[in-house]
Amino acid sequence: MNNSPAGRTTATGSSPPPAAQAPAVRAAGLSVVRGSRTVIDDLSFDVAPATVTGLLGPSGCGKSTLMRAIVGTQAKVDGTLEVLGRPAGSKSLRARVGYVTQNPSVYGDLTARQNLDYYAAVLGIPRRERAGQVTRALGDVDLLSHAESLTGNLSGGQHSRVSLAVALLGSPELLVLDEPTVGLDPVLRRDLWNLFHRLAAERGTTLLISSHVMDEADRCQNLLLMRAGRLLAADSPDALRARTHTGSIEDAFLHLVDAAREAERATP
Ligand SMILES: Nc1ncnc2c1ncn2[C@@H]1O[C@H](COP(=O)(O)OP(=O)(O)OP(=O)(O)O)[C@@H](O)[C@H]1O
Repeated sequence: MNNSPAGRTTATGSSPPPAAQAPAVRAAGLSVVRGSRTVIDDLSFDVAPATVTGLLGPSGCGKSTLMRAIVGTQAKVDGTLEVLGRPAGSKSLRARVGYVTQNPSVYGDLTARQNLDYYAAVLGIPRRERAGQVTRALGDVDLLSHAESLTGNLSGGQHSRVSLAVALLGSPELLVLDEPTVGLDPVLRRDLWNLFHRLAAERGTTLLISSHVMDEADRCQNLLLMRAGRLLAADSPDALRARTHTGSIEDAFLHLVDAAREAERATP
């Protein structure tokens, strides 16, 4: 695995998947311009299928922009970006990719179940399957007891779980979740991470989950560490700590930041 910011990297850690398994996401020389600035700069990495990969880095480093590029909602994307073997943003990916933004877009004046029914119809899930899928998604996020509550009356954490349930409809192969655990209490956070791992292990879902909280890193099998639009490393938490001779991902991150600064200073 290559930890050079510009190098080709594989977010598979110490146990790579069998060669036959194509990456769920493959980026090569990926750049994004927003306004007049390059906010994603020459990223290359793979995300292994059926794994939980964390996208970590400080606020403003480009995590949301990268996620938007992966789900096909970001303009001015340059380079190679393949999702489930298709160019990012392809129409055929719509039902195969679930995306939850930082600002959940569910309707406050509908109940949790009505929101899911509505989105199930929008997604084109056949009518006979809808009720079953909606109940399963509500159960996945532990919201069955609030299924008939108006979403606007739910707590912040419950509200964001309705959004997550929407993303689970149709059993997408790739789930892109932008800071899904922000503001949740420790028990809920743990339960959600357990759900993410269950989805990967039992349903073969690939999850890409952003966070700016380094202590969530150890909950991921693989990490993409970003800083200022560039990739610092793509590796498993254990491999990152070992390689940087540090005891925590936060220290590993700081070590990599210092090394990157050193390299920048050395470049004429
Ligand atoms: N609409 C926009 N026009 C120009 N620049 C933008 C726009 N939106 C975001 N940016 C810039 O792009 C960079 C990356 O932003 P992005 O939201 O991807 O970061 P992030 O890592 O997700 O941050 P956070 O953790 O705070 O959500 C930032 O420097 C931000 O100021």
